[in-house]
This record gives sequence, structure tokens and C-alpha cells, in this order.
Amino acid sequence: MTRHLITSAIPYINGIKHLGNLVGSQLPADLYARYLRGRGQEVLFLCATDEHGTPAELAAAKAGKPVEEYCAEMYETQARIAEGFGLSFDHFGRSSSPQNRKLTQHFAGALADQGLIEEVSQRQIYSPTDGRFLPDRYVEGTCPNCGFEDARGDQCDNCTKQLDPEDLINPRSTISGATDLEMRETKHLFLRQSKLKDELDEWITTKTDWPVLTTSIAKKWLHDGDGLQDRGITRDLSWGVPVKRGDQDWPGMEGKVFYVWFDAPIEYIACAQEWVDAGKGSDWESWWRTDKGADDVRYTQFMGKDNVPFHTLSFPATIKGSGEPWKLVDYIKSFNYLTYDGGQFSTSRGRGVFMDQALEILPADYWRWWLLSHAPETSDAEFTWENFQASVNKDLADVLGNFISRITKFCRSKFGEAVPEAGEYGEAEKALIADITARVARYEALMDAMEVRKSAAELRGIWAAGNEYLQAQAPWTTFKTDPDKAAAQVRLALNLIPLYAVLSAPFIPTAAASMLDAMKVADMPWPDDVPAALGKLAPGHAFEVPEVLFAKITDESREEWAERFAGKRD
Ligand SMILES: Nc1ncnc2c1ncn2[C@@H]1O[C@H](COP(=O)(O)OP(=O)(O)OP(=O)(O)O)[C@@H](O)[C@H]1O
Ligand SMILES: [Zn+2]
Repeated sequence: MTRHLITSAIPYINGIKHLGNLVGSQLPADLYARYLRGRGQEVLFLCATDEHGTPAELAAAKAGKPVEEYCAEMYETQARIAEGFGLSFDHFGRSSSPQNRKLTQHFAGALADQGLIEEVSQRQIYSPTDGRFLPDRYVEGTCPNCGFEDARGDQCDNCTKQLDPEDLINPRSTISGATDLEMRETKHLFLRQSKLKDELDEWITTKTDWPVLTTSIAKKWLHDGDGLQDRGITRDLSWGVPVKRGDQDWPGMEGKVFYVWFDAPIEYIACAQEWVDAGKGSDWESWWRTDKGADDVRYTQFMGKDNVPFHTLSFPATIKGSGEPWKLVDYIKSFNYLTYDGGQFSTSRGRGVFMDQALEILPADYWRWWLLSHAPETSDAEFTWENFQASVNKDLADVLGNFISRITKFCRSKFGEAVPEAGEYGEAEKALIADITARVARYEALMDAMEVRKSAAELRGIWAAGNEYLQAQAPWTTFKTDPDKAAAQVRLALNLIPLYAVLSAPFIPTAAASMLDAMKVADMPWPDDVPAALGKLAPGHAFEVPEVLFAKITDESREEWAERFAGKRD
């Protein structure tokens, strides 16, 4: 049987992630992992923090901490919040792990052995005051084109002209403000992606089942302008994986580190090693090496659109270029952007709702449901408080919550807290069972295809079918004239609850567990046979009326939150 390796784009370490990051990577990956596990498949679901690079150094400096300490703390914070959201990683690793350091150096060595690494001399801005080379974005000055005084080294935000740092008039370091900047010669390693262009192009061309968003971005990078460019994979920084050629020193590369985008995807592999080293698994190579049994692995990656070039081209270039039998990705599910109330979510500008804040105001399932049912798949999607309130109240409270509360309370009042025995199923019951059976098949097909929004819509339809049945059959009315028939109606409706729980668990795991608890069902397998699954609760099976599963969001709360999250997070 196929084994499923699933990775989410690894969240960067410079702060707590916002809801856009969550819905663009970790959350849909979790949905898929939970669904496959629910269907009895073997899954290895990995994620990690992406820790290297300048923004991490700068965030640590701002927090007044050494970068290692800052990253270790932020890792713990992100891990705790991920758990709060029910993200069911088999392991949550760190790109700064010793496993990743070794593996990154190994890949660089293998690529060099294959003739795919070139040493290039460059002139770059050096700041003696800061004691370091400055990346383009950390140099600011006056725009030579429009005179704007705060133009960045890569672009002027005022007139949008693309710039090189040496174009700036009166350049200064954004770290220290120092103006005694000078150009210095420095040597870097480049990955010769251009040599792999045709091979990558042919490979992408075979991926006709991938989302167009994924393949179109890859094709653009392959063909626009002069085509796929060689890529610098080293930086003059202190925080990162030291440049080595395998376990050997690399002459001329002393004091340099690998570029964060070189080591970050390698962490997908190293994370499986970390999983084993943490005592959670026994064999990582069978997931990652085709010479060690990974041929039966289907590997799926999840990410937002800005990460697509690195996963369709750069990381495959590393894998293919190494000449070693590593597993390549089989499917890349990519997402457009979630926007916040008329603008962008932004970590650096503190704009939007962040994962820790979201959990402070409502349980994870509310967020999971809204985010997944509005996932930015075919286009960007916008979070507004009005839409959030309306969707959650309608889908979770009015449709699902209300169905469960109505039927369990009615049963308790007329038959007691046990599944009633009398009566036979008639035409309406058979029709409902047939309808649910057809819907579940559609739901499975959509989940298999990772159609997130459409899956949510189908699931909502499955919930609504139960409500419509109750509405049409009205057991509370039937009871007055034909209590046995009402008993049969109640029996079927109660049996929908464990079915709903298992189908809904990938979206709303906590509520699904409460539903099973209330129905006193310890183990509910996936309903491969829906009519049989709807007989799970035998007559006489005891249950409890559950607590309110989903409270409605009031207008007052909505207004309060809209105001609280309108500004900038400090
Ligand atoms: N607004 C968004 N909507 C959907 N996905 C997003 C959004 N912003 C980022 N992502 C995705 O979130 C994942 C994690 O991103 P990462 O931690 O690197 O933050 P980022 O892309 O730097 O975002 P930001 O600049 O807002 O901090 C990536 O797959 C990225 O593509
Ligand atoms: Zn300008």
C-alpha cells in the first residue's frame, strides 16, 4: 500500500505566524494528513521551523537576545501554538538541527562533485561599523531616480525603480545607520541551475495533475527572460549552516554560511532523521531514499505561492543534481494569499490576526473551519470579521451544532438517553441513507484531490442533509401519532452523529472528539460502507446530550475583535 509523506512549508522563525501563513501551508497539510490517517493510510507528516538568515538575526537583535537563544524560544512558542491548533505533525523539527547541518553540507559536496557548483567573485557592500557585508535590503539611501530619501538597496518604494545598493546616494546601513560603507570583493558559491533547466522543464511538464498555480509559476521561472538562472547558495553571515564540502573544509569559504533557501528544504529530509532520533520512528531512509524502499511513498508538499519556485525548481535541482537516489515530490499543493480586511497580512508590519491571538479569543475549530472553507485556492481570499461571524454561526452553530443538539435533546425527552428500538426505516430513511452515501463518495473524491474548499462545501452539505431530514420528517410531530415511526427517525438521526464526527475530524478534530464522546463511541472507523456505518449505534446504545458544541459569535464580540485587531501588533 502507498505510504504518504506530507510536508508543510516550514514557518520562518522571526515571529508568531498569522492566519494567512496557517491557511497557506500548515493547516491544509494537517487536513490532508488527518484525512489519510482517518482512512487507514500510513502517513508521515513533518514540519519544522526555518531558522537561518538575516531576518532571524535582526529579530533576535530587536529582542535583545543571542540568535540561538531567540530561535530556541521562538521554536517552543511556535510548537506550542501549533499544538493549540491541533496540527498533527509526527515531528516538528528545526532547520538549525545538527542533522540538517550535516545533510546540507553533504548535498553541497555532492553537487560540487557533479560539477554543479561554481565559485563566483562579487563586489558587495561592506559595513566596517557593523563588521559585516550588508544584504541589499539592509542598505538604504536616496533614490537616484526620484530623490526619495528612504529607498532600499533593491528597490525604491516611492517610484518603484529596481535598484542596486551602489546606485543609492548617501547610502547607510539600516542596522547601525553607519555611512562609511565600502565595496569589497567576496566569493560565493552558485548552484548551476541553468544546467538542469531542461531536465526540470521535462519533469514539470509531466505534472499535468498539479494545480495550475504551481506549474504556471514554475514555467514562468523556467522560461521568462533568460530562463532559469544560477543561484547564489552562500551568504556572508554568521547565523546559518557553515559552508563545507561534505565533511571537508571549503577553501575560500571560511566564515560563510549557506543561504537559508538552500538549507530550508533539506530540512524536510533532516526532519525525518530528527523524528527517528527523537525515538518516534525507526527508519527515515525508507521514506526518503528510493534505494532504501521509498518507491511506495507518495510525497505531497503544501505551501503559499511565493514558495513555489523554491519547491518546483531549486529544491528539485538540489535533489536531482546530487546524483543520489532521493525521493522527489509527487504533488505540490499551492495556495494564493489570504488577505486581511482590505490589505495584506504582514508579520513585519504586525498586520492581521496572529495564531496566538486567535486561540485567545476562540477555540481552534472555529478558525480551522473558517480558514479551510475559505482557503485561497483559485484566487486570493479575504478575511473579514463579518464573513467570519456569518460563516461560523451558520455552518457550525446553525447547521452542525443545532442538528446534534436538537436530536439528542428530543431523544432524551421522549425516549431517554439511549438509542430507541422501535419502528422500521421507510422510504425517507432509505433516501437519506442513499443521499449520504453519494455525498460521502463525493467528499472522499474531493479530499483525495485536495480540493479544500469544495471538500468543506460537501461536508457542510452532508451536515445540512441531516437537518433537512429532521425538518421534513419532524419526529416531534410524528411522535404524537406514531411513536414507533418517530423512534426509527430518531435512531437514524442519532446514527448520523458518529458518522459526522469521523468525516468532520480532519476539519474540526476537537468537536469531532466531543461528538464521539457524547455518543459513547470509542472507535469509529472511516465509513467505507455508509449504510453499515449508519447502524453503528445499536438500539439501546446509551449516549449523553453533549454540551453546546459551537457558541454563536455575537455582534458585540465581532465589533470588539474588529477594533482590537485593526491596528498594528507590537
Ligand atoms: N497571506 C498569506 N496567505 C497564504 N499563505 C501565506 C500568506 N503569507 C505567507 N504565506 C505562506 O505561509 C507559509 C509560511 O511562510 P513564512 O513563515 O515564510 O512567512 P512569510 O511568507 O515570510 O510571510 P510574512 O511575510 O507575512 O511573514 C509559506 O508557505 C508562505 O507561502
Ligand atoms: Zn525613487
